[in-house]
This record gives sequence, structure tokens and C-alpha cells, in this order.
Amino acid sequence: MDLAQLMEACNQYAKPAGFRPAYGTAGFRAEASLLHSTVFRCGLLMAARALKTGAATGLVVTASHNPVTDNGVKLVEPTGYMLDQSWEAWADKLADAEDAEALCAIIRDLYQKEDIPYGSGVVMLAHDTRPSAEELIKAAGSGVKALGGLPIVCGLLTTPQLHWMVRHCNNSLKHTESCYYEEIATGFSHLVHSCKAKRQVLTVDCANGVGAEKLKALAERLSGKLDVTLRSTGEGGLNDGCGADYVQKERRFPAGMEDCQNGARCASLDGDADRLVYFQRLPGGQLQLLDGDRIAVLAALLIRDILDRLSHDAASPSVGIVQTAYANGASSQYIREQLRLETAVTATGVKHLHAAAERFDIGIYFEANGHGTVLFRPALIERLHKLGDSQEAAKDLLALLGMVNQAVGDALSGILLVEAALRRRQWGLNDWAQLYTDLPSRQLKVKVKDRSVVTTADAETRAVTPEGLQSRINESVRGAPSGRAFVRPSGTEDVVRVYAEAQTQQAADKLAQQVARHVHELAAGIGAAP
Ligand SMILES: CC(=O)N[C@H]1[C@@H](OP(=O)(O)O)O[C@H](CO)[C@@H](O)[C@@H]1O
Ligand SMILES: [Mg+2]
Repeated sequence: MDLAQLMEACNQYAKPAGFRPAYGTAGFRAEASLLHSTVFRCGLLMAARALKTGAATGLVVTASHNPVTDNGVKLVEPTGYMLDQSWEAWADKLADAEDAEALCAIIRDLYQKEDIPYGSGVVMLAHDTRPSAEELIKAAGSGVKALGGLPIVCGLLTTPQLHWMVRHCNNSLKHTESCYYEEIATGFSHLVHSCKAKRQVLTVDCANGVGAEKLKALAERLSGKLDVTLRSTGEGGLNDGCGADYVQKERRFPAGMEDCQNGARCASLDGDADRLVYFQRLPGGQLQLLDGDRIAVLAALLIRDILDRLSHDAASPSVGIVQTAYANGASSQYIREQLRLETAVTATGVKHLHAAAERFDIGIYFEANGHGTVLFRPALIERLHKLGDSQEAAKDLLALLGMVNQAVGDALSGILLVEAALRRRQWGLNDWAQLYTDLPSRQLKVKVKDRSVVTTADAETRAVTPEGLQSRINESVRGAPSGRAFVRPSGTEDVVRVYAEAQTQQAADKLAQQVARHVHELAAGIGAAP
């Protein structure tokens, strides 16, 4: 490490006065113009992480479903997973260092405490469609180089594509963008090759983001096996009145799809294409959402259908579903009582779900907002390869393994998962929707002076502070039939989130509003009470 060179580079990316970045649910996010120093420092961090692990790491410049004026950075482990939680504290310290001198001191401390070998770490860089990406990617590259590392500029990609590439690169597998399409498309083609179901056109709201270009490339690779019509491909603002987060939270048709036909099969991606939700218009005109909970259930059914045909000497592979407190209560009940599968509930954020899913041979994890995937345990993969020569079911599971991104939730591979599962059962959206009926729910956001005053326990289902908040929530919940509610500080926006569900929409709305008022009152809410 050349300290003089490092110092000079740090000086070029000064932190804006008063800016206090913090590593949140999925990395750093803020208004784009504030982020140059943060992204530079993440370049430093990931170059050091590459040296520590002796493998390539990754960094994606994206603010996902947030407005186009925001940006952010997601950090990728050599496994393709999100940055190991044990290093989040280093990310925070680096990002928050006041000046170049403080920053260099933290780097020295990092090298010493983590026993980082000297050398040149490889960091793969990608970005979404935000106009601020170009400058921020430069900052990331400068950070990597300032530690003597090698930035590999991969350009415009979906977040899950970069995660996939880092994982494949470190497994010495082909890892170009076209190999990504090839691998997931090959798995899909295998799974649907003998399906008799009539193909349905899927209309996809691409949130005016990177997913538009990449889904087009995937559909071309599948030449006719996947019929997609793309909307919001860049003609409007990124995530502006469209995208998976808008559809899931607002329960409204996205821009450009207000006129979709009753029963037409529709889906939405988010701005960096790591979330996917399906929806349709019901005969009464309302939007019916098929969210991440439902994708998890459909994936479980597909896996069960295949496992039923697998004969094996050893114990049957364990299958489990991981959710968060945002999962609709009806989905959790269906998983427990009808599917009879093990479930686990973790705190919000894929990093938590992913870790819990690794405890099963086949671990399915999805956040209600449509971010999730299906993980296969390495020992099971080995067994399947042995069985694969003689058994069609093992071949199917291996095809599923190739089709589903093993690194992180991926909306493009998610579309293939849903379409393959529906086609193999000869199902339409109604069959899928009829598995269970969602309890009505409502999500609200409350602006407060300092959202860190709200702390939680028990996978975020219980508010620990401010004092008295949880007992007030309990009281409100008691007044709502089949009521459930919780609050937590967002890790991506400056708000406290409120979730409520109940027997009727009216009761869920009322419960959410009451809880939002408790938050506003006890956690120093800003502006008028909800
Ligand atoms: C309620 C909700 O949807 N929260 C989202 C959102 O996190 P918050 O910490 O709630 O802002 O963004 C995360 C990253 O995309 C995602 O993992 C998470 O599920
Ligand atoms: Mg996203």
C-alpha cells in the first residue's frame, strides 16, 4: 500500500460536511450528489475484502427501487452473496471517516486487525441506468486502485447479474453476461420442454430500468419459448409510478399498464431487477397482487412435484421457506398447514433470509416485495449429479439449480421460475391465486426526527424502544380482528415503516393508522400526525 498515493486519492473524494452515511439493509443509499466519497471508500473496502478472501469481490452502483435522483452501492462477497455482516462495521467506519487522515488511519487499522495480505485485489464493478452512475463508478474504480487493486468494469448490468458473475468467476466458471443468459435459459428450456400448456404472453413493467434491456436479451436467447411484452422500458422516469415496489406497496397498476385486460398475465421488476411481483386485473377492476410470498409457495410446489419423482437411498432432502415479518399471515399459515414445510422468520434484508435458507437442503427465501431465490446445499448438488445419469427428476432439479440464481434474488431468473412452475402444472394466474387468500394489509411510512430511536427484537416483530410503543401497538392490535402489526426503522429510507394486517381492509387501514400515530407521538414524528 502506497500511503502517499492513498492519501492523495482520499483527498480527491472529500466527504460532504455533515453527511453521515450508514450501511443499511442493502448497502449505502442517499441523494446521488452526496455519494462520491462513500462509493470511493467502498472501492477501498472491497479491494481489501478481495485481498482478505483471496478472491474477486463486486460492487454495484444502484439505488434499486428508489427515485432516480438517489443512488447507492451494493457490495458483493466472493460467493456472490452480500457483504459479510462481520465487515459492515468496517464499511460504516470508512464511509463515515471525516477526512483523508482519519480514513487512512482506519485503513491501517483494517489491515492490521483483519490481517490483510499485501497484493492486488480484483473488484468487479457494475451499475444500473441512473445518470449519476458514470461518475460514481469512476469513484469506485479510484478507490480500488488507491489500494493497488484491479477494478474490472462490467458496465450496465442488473444487480443479480453482477452477483452471479462474481460467484461464477470465483468458481472458475464462464462468467460473461451471455453465459448468464445461456445458463438460466438452458435450465428453463429443460424444465418446460415437454410441457403441453398453452403459452401465455407475459407483459412486464420494467420500471424504466436496466431490466428492460436485459430481459429483452434473455427473451431473445429463449427464441419463442418465453413470450414477453415489455413496458416502461425507459420512456418514463425510473421507478416513477411503476416498478415492483410501487405495485406491491401501493397496490396500483403501474404507469403504462393502467389499461391491462382482465386476467392478462402481468409482472413488475424494480429498478435494478432484483425484485419481481406478478399481478392481474380482476373482473371487478381491482389489482390482484401475486407477491414474493406467493412466488415462494409456487416454487415449493414445483420442487415438491419434482421431489415426488426422485427415488433415492438417503433421507429425502429437507425443504424450507424463509420469510420476514412482512409475509402475509395467510401465506405463512398455508406453508405450515397445507404444504407442511418448515418455516423460518428473519429480520428484513436478504442477507438475513439468505443465511437462514442455507440451513435447508433446498432453501426457498422470499421477501413479500418479491426479492428472493431458491438455494441448493452443495452436498445435495453432489448427490444430484450422481443420480442425474439415471433419473429424470434429478436432471430436473439440476436444471432448476442452473435456472435460479444461487447468489441472490433475481427478477429475470424469477420470471423463468414462475413461468416454468405454472407451465408444468398447466396453471393460469387464477389457479395460483386460489391457493390461499391474502389477509388485507396496509403499509405506511412515518417521518421522524431520528429513526434510530426505534429499535426492535424478535425478528423485528417487537418494538423495544421508544418505551411504551409496543404496549400501545398491542392495545391497537387487540382491537382489530385477526390483527397483527409491527414497526421498524427502514434501512434504505429516512422513515419508520408501519405494517398492519387484519380481517378486513378497513380494519387493516385503521390499525396501520393508529400504529403510525403511536410512532409519530412517541418517536418525535415530523409534520402533521398521520
Ligand atoms: C418493507 C420492505 O419492502 N423493505 C425493503 C427495503 O428495506 P427497508 O430497510 O425496509 O427500507 O429495501 C431492502 C433492499 O431492497 C429490502 O430488502 C427490504 O425488504
Ligand atoms: Mg432492487
